[in-house]
Amino acid sequence: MSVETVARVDADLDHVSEGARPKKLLLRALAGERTERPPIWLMRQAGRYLPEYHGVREAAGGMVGLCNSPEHAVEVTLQPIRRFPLDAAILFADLPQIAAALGQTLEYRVGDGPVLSPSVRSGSDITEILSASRLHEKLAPIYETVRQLTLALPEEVALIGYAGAPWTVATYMVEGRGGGSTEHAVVKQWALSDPVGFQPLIDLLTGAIIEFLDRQVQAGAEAIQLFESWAGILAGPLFQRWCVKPVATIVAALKAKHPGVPIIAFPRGAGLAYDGFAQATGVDCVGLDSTVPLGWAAQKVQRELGRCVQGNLDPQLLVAGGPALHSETDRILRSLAEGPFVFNLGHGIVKTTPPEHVAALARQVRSWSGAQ
Ligand SMILES: Cc1c2[nH]c(c1CCC(=O)O)Cc1[nH]c(c(CCC(=O)O)c1C)Cc1[nH]c(c(CCC(=O)O)c1C)Cc1[nH]c(c(C)c1CCC(=O)O)C2
Repeated sequence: MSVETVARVDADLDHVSEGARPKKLLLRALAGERTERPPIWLMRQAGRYLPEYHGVREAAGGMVGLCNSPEHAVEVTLQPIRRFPLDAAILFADLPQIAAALGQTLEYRVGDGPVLSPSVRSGSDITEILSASRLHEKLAPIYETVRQLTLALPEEVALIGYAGAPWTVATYMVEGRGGGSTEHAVVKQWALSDPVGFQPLIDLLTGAIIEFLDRQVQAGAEAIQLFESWAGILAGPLFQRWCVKPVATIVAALKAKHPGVPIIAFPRGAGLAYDGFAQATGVDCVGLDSTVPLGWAAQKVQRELGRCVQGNLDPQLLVAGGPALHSETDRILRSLAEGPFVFNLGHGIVKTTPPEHVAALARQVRSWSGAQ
């Protein structure tokens, strides 16, 4: 363990010793500790693959209603915790809600995911469509969900708050469309050809995300995940300017206010830039997508930087189940559980996942006791 890691662990233990409870497994791993077994949670662990989710979504009047109703959002956050022995819950909300709080209209269309309108395409759109003046009023139901979850969760389960990182949120705000937009031609053209005009959008989002996450922590979130789901469509100086720099600004601001709250970032598709991203942003843990080679991540991030990694089972293996799931889970554990590690997927659970495969995975990770 590096000197820096030891110092971070000490600082964190100081912070937690106030309430004499033993520290939760997830928080120990994020602090850089190699734990007796890795904690496990899964991106998108709440949602459509669980039959009990659908009724609550309907009762709330759809996805927008669900995210804005603390009572229903708490219920769907707890559903996977009741079924599976997971070490963390993630706040149920959705990534484009911050864009709606800034002034766009958010709808969910079947087959297209979240749709934001009107699209933000120019400097005048930024000033005419967007304003942070009602940010907290619009996001208040999310803070209330966090507050209620702190009371409802079992004692050993950690609560993760989250936000999209500025670049990823901007892609939705500019493209307008959700799941259907794969080329990201419009947002890339703007960022590439008019960086000075695009910068105010990233700056507005960076400030709003800092405030959003600060309020989630004040309401009781114990760790934060920043989703940079579209990191992989930028390279070189563009990756530095639009992903690394804004995330580093957010991490520095949150660390100044809440030094004991660990931050995970998930720069999906960052490839060989993963370790540089971890170093330059100062995050406590990086979420690895399924393509990241395990030995490389263990060497570069766990050993050389002394940081925690999270990941990275292919979500399709969780659909497949059986021996394929078992042996790949074992390979990930053998490769990464020698250092600080949080077991997770390499991207979100897909809706065709059989819940019994999630149960089998959680059992396997929980029974891990080192290389056999
Ligand atoms: C990019 C992104 C979004 N949302 C999110 C991301 C980052 C992670 C990633 O890269 O997948 C993050 C997210 N979205 C949701 C959560 C809730 C908590 C959890 O993980 O359990 C979280 C953490 C709920 C959701 N977000 C969404 C659903 C499905 C809504 C429904 O019930 O119809 C849920 C449960 C919809 C959504 N929301 C988004 C898309 C692209 C879609 C459509 C694709 C899809 O349907 O899976 C935006």
